[in-house]
Amino acid sequence: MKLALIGGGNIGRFLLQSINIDCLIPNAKIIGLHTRCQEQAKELSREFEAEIFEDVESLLKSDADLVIEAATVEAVEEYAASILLSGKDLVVSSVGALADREFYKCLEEICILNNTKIHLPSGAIGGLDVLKAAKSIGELDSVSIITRKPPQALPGAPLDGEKVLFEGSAAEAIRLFPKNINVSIILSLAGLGAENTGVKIISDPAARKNSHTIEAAGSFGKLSLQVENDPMPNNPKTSYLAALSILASLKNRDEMIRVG
Ligand SMILES: NC(=O)C1=CN([C@@H]2O[C@H](COP(=O)(O)OP(=O)(O)OC[C@H]3O[C@@H](n4cnc5c(N)ncnc54)[C@H](O)[C@@H]3O)[C@@H](O)[C@H]2O)C=CC1
Ligand SMILES: O=C([O-])CC(=O)C(=O)O
Repeated sequence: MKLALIGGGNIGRFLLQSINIDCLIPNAKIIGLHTRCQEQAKELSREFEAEIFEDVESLLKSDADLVIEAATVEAVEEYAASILLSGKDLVVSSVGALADREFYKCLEEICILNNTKIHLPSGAIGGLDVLKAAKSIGELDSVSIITRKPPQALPGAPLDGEKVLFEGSAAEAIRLFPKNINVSIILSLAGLGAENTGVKIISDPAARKNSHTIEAAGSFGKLSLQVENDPMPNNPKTSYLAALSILASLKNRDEMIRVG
């Protein structure tokens, strides 16, 4: 499988190492990357033997079968449609882009017409299987997430003392914190939608992990799940599990017997 990458930050570098050097996905290679910073692109290209795509048009012309986005919500908004129209599948890290129902529906239409697929990894959380099963007969009543991170991982957070930075819907949360609360949108997509998923974001100077606490209830019973994530070494905003979940998505794609 030939892969192309958009974004050369924490997740991008981790994927290049895991796929091109450690060979964790059988028969897969990241053949090239596009990233905003040219210096970063050159360094990664040398280190991991991947081509540099100077723009997305050259990435689209390449013979990659699948594109992995590990950049930003805006990058998904800008490039997702043309990637799918070019016949390539897409794995999205910045799932916050899909909070917009119109955009979601537009990408879904393109996938149907072009026989392409979008894969949305579970990111820095879990429990999506429970929500999907519970909602299959429409009996999921409530879903919420409380995210607690150190202030260095959150924009505008005070360094002294715990503070609730946000309380409201996932739709509003991702508008205000597009780099920090993608988890609320994957949760919304598995469950009750972005308007009906509750989010609380807490900045906590005592926190050493990025923790996400999910509560859900419905006719199935109740779900209570806490993930205590170690951050990526070079970016406290991003949990290591988010990067691992992309590898898991790529593996799922090829599995003949699928769990969950
Ligand atoms: N779904 C989830 O649970 C999680 C999602 N994320 C999201 O994943 C994405 C990547 O995370 P990190 O690697 O930690 O971020 P990062 O900030 O370390 O790296 C982002 C990279 O994207 C590049 N970039 C930005 N805009 C671009 C554009 N328009 N075109 C091409 N390249 C562009 C930057 O130059 C940089 O190389 C972020 O949007 C982050 O919010 C992060 C953690 C969890
Ligand atoms: O990595 C995390 O813990 C969550 C995160 O940044 C996001 O959802 O955007």
